[in-house]
Amino acid sequence: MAVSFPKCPSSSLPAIQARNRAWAPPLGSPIQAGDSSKWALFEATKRYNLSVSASNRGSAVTPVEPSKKVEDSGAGTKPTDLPIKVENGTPPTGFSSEGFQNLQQAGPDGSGSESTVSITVVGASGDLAKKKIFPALFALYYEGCLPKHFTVFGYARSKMTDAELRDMVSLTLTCRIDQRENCSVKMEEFLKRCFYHAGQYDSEAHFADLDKKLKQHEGSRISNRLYYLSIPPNIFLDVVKCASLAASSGNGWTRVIVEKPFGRDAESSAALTRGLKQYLHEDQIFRIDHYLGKELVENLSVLRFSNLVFEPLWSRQYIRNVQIIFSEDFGTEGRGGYFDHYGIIRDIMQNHLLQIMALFAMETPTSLEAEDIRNEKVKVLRSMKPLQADDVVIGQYKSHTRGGVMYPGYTDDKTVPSNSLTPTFAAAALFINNARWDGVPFLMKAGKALHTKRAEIRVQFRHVPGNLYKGCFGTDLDRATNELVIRVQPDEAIYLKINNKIPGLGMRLDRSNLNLHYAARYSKEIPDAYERLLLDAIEGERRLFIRSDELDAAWGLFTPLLKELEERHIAPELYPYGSRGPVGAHYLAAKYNVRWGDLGAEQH
Ligand SMILES: NC(=O)C1=CN([C@@H]2O[C@H](COP(=O)(O)OP(=O)(O)OC[C@H]3O[C@@H](n4cnc5c(N)ncnc54)[C@H](OP(=O)(O)O)[C@@H]3O)[C@@H](O)[C@H]2O)C=CC1
Ligand SMILES: O=C1O[C@H](COP(=O)(O)O)[C@@H](O)[C@H](O)[C@H]1O
Repeated sequence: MAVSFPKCPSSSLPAIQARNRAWAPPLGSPIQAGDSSKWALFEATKRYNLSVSASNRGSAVTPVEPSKKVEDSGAGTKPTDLPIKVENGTPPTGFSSEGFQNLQQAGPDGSGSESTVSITVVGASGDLAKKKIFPALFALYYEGCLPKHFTVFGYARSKMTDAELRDMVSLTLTCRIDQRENCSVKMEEFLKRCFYHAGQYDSEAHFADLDKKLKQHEGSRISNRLYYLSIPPNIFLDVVKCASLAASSGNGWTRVIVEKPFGRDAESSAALTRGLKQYLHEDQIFRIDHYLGKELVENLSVLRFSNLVFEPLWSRQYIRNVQIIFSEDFGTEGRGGYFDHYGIIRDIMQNHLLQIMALFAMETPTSLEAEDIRNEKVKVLRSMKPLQADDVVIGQYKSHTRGGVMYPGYTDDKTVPSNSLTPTFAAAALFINNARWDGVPFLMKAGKALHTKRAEIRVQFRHVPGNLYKGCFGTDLDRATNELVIRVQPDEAIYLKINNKIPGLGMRLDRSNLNLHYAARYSKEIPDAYERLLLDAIEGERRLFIRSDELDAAWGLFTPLLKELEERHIAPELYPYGSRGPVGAHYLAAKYNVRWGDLGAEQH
């Protein structure tokens, strides 16, 4: 039987509860939300301090006792709803703090609390905006997840009219919705809410013009503003400064989604954070790591903490090693200029794979609240040993001809220096110095231009002590151990390799999969990670965003290695485009008695 926790809009509740404590109806009196519109329920919960229990989600909501909980925003502990960052006794002139004005404006009857959300995509003419952000916003609109009153603005230097932006959005609709019923009608409706404003990124005057346009749309409603910085990182601070001083909300919240890269190392990341915090409070900054929005990454905690069969096994006692593997079957084509400055370790490992590892290995959080989860992630990151060059193998793809087709090498890209040592592949062994994971190798592998596109987590369990059937396994007992595979993409699945008797009169064993294949089990398509994350940012849910202390801890682990690689000019091992990567990755694994699980016949 399916237990349903609709993502939209009831997932808004914890965040909304935190912001709306003041005007609750008598405790215990149920409010029938009915099923008129998802947004009606959302609006109702905004006015009252409400909870929706698992059993009554979507049908009735009940007021709950105002919580005394405080939120840790990373820079110490403070109550969520207090005006923060008060300088010289006055509130800051820049972005308003979360919910502060909302609380001031909403009356006991909820009057004045009708709000609107303006989403400004800064860098709207760019690749990410076209490929991911606009399609995700449309998908949210199609699914009825955006607020009743919302406006989308594109902002960039390119000259464009509203009509041209709309054409761009409709023509680059790459999302999962494009084959769905009524898509074109919904698209028309959505496009009417999309506008464009051309401006420089460092011009307060241009952001002030944007502010005027936003105000026209917002009218007298509480105006909440979300900025998505889909621009190169060297202009993040210009935009934050100008938007903060000239286009922040005067009476609602203002939040900023910041795209990676968050710096190149510990120092530049800290400088970026300091810069952002001149204009923003930590709880207004939503650092996005889109891997945290992927369905199976979000499911990691569910798998672990709600299944008795897994949680007791989740330690050095039963787990031999953990492998977190990312591969792409294409190179850096078109992004070489960006990539050469960063390399695969910064592009994939320090963020996406490390975030997965932190979620995998953290201790049980006190609750599912964002700060409780992020506290546990920080703790486990701080328990890890910083990497050194000996723990890592790096590679770079070279050109390869297959079937008469020549696939270019990394340095064949005109935007990449011909003598570049930037790794396009890396394998690393990480260790967590705590009681749960002492001595367990966590192996990561990430590469571009490999033979396949895939992201997965492989958990290899220990041998069964005194296994009665060991005679049936031949000499290689490793092949008989259980392995849990969480395939993040493509073709999402969770499967457990077990030993099983082959039916028949004899006693022959094989390894078979207990397989949860998402496409077979669930008919509903999986939302794109950007949909989930955009919705969370609109709702003020920070669980899947990176807090500044997490970021510091992550850079702390990788910065010494990155410096060592650069200072010693360590040359990457070349591997052919479309291959399985450098052989060195196998030696690294062998050093820790590990065999990569994604090889040959073993792979599913
Ligand atoms: N593309 C992707 O797949 C991913 C991107 N990211 C991150 O998202 C952000 C946006 O990425 P993406 O869309 O690819 O970036 P783009 O290079 O496409 O840049 C986005 C927009 O920024 C403006 N811009 C580009 N270069 C400069 C410059 N040197 N100075 C000022 N403005 C500039 C351009 O708009 P205009 O000229 O009109 O002002 C451009 O359309 C980056 O931080 C990137 O690292 C993260 C993950 C994946
Ligand atoms: O952040 C990045 O991710 C993409 C891979 O994302 P996916 O969702 O398609 O798996 C990667 O191609 C890019 O280099 C990197 O910057």
